[in-house]
Amino acid sequence: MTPRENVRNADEISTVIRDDNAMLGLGIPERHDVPVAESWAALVKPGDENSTEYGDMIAQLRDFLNYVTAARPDSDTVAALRDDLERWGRRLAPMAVPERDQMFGHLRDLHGRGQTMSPTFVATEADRDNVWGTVRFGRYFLGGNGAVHGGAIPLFFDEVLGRLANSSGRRHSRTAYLNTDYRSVTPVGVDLTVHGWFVSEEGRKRVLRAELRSGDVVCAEAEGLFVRLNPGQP
Ligand SMILES: CCCCCCCCCC(=O)SCCNC(=O)CCNC(=O)[C@H](O)C(C)(C)COP(=O)(O)OP(=O)(O)OC[C@H]1O[C@@H](n2cnc3c(N)ncnc32)[C@H](O)[C@@H]1OP(=O)(O)O
Repeated sequence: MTPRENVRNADEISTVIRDDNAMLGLGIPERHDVPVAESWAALVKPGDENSTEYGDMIAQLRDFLNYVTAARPDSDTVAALRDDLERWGRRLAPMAVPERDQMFGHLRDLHGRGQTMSPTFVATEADRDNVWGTVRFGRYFLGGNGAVHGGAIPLFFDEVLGRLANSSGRRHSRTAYLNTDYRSVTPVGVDLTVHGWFVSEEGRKRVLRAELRSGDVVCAEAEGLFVRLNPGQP
């Protein structure tokens, strides 16, 4: 059987994907329909007309990374995938644009802002100094024994707190420190709740904290200092 003959029709694939989601701990898809409070939404720039299409592609890429992580593919499949990836690389390479024009990570009207570095944070409620939401770390973020990789957690906290620190008309700041406490194992493939909030804002210094919970269990906590940039600072 050739690798291509392994490919099933789209309906069958999506049924398998749905059935496998729980087992694989797949990330939740990008969502476009969750209302967020004014201060969080204030970060949203006018929607790029390709946002939804691009967001859907990124959601597929997230799922793909989870499947790659979970699979133990035969050698024909590995070779076919390598060839496909090489073809896609060659197709995309001439489309490179300067940073300011790239779409990856710049689509602020999408939960997860159209990137795959960290799992999709779905903001469900926010005010000037707080944001609440959910996240699920897919299999791609596995460290070991069902636990999320210890490096993926601060990355996620930076994502949430960095955005909150710069919300509600505040001038841009950068992370000066971000301390993470791992209180208990963060499980892969489980819906987790997130709360991020301002502790203080004095001069250029903004101290924020965040908490990641699985049910009532605190998995991890973070405190970050975000320093407002002076004019001309990169
Ligand atoms: C929609 C988009 C969503 C995006 C989400 C993702 C957000 C991601 C955000 C990031 O990750 S930014 C990338 C990671 N961070 C960096 O690359 C920052 C690198 N460091 C710097 O650029 C500078 O060190 C920094 C701008 C943070 C501060 O340098 P400055 O020269 O402007 O400030 P200065 O050193 O004078 O410090 C200002 C105050 O902060 C304090 N401070 C600075 N760094 C500190 C530190 N590490 N610990 C404690 N205090 C610190 C410092 O003591 C001082 O306090 P006082 O005013 O009370 O004297």
